[in-house]
Amino acid sequence: MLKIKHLYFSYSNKPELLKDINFSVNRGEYISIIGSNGSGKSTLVRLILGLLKPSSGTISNSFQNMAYVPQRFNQLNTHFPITVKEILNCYKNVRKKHIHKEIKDVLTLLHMPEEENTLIGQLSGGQCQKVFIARALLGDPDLLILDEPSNGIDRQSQIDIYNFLANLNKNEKMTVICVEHNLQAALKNSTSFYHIEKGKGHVCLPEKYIKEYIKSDLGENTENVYL
Ligand SMILES: Nc1ncnc2c1ncn2[C@@H]1O[C@H](COP(=O)(O)OP(=O)(O)OP(=O)(O)O)[C@@H](O)[C@H]1O
Repeated sequence: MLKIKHLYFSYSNKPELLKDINFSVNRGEYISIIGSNGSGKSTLVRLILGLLKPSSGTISNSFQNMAYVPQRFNQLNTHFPITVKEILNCYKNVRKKHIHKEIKDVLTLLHMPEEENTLIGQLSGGQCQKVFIARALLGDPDLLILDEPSNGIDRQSQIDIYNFLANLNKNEKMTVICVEHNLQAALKNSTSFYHIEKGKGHVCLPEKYIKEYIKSDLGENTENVYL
């Protein structure tokens, strides 16, 4: 279980970004963290990962093995001449004893075993994203955290990735936390939403979120909100 209590956070010399965040994630849940741009979703993830320290409050975490899939373009230089297998091998060498799966096996899970010798620059955006998900799975995590996995990728890859995540969650019982702007996918996959706005957060049921927040903006016409 992950439990966040009375968490406050601000970047240095900036106003408080997160104010009294209280939030739990139980094993087997799929939580989508939603909210407008700049509301602090990725910052909350960095706090959960231990990359940032709260100004005050606590984060207790009994998951044994967290893995993180960052926003797609954050760390990818597609001009660098490196193959899929080399990327996964680098990660394997760095993480060593935390690696519990074979490269071939994770690529097969993502339906791309034949791409292991392909240069990263020759992959589509969706395939790149799958490589980073495969990388995260090398450690056989019990908590998988993703930051906007469908950002900037084609629709078919989005469908593949969300089906894959739903399967990991429902059938492999992997706990998932996903920073999300894709409300249709979030609605389909999530057990609950954590909505952050103006520094405050609250847990809500996906259908209730759509009703409360989307309908208040758009009236009854919510059809075009998804994807
Ligand atoms: N390292 C940093 N130093 C100072 N300010 C930062 C830093 N990283 C993010 N911020 C600021 O904190 C705020 C929240 O950023 P964050 O990336 O957490 O938001 P977000 O909700 O994930 O946004 P988006 O949906 O656009 O990805 C933004 O105003 C951002 O500019």
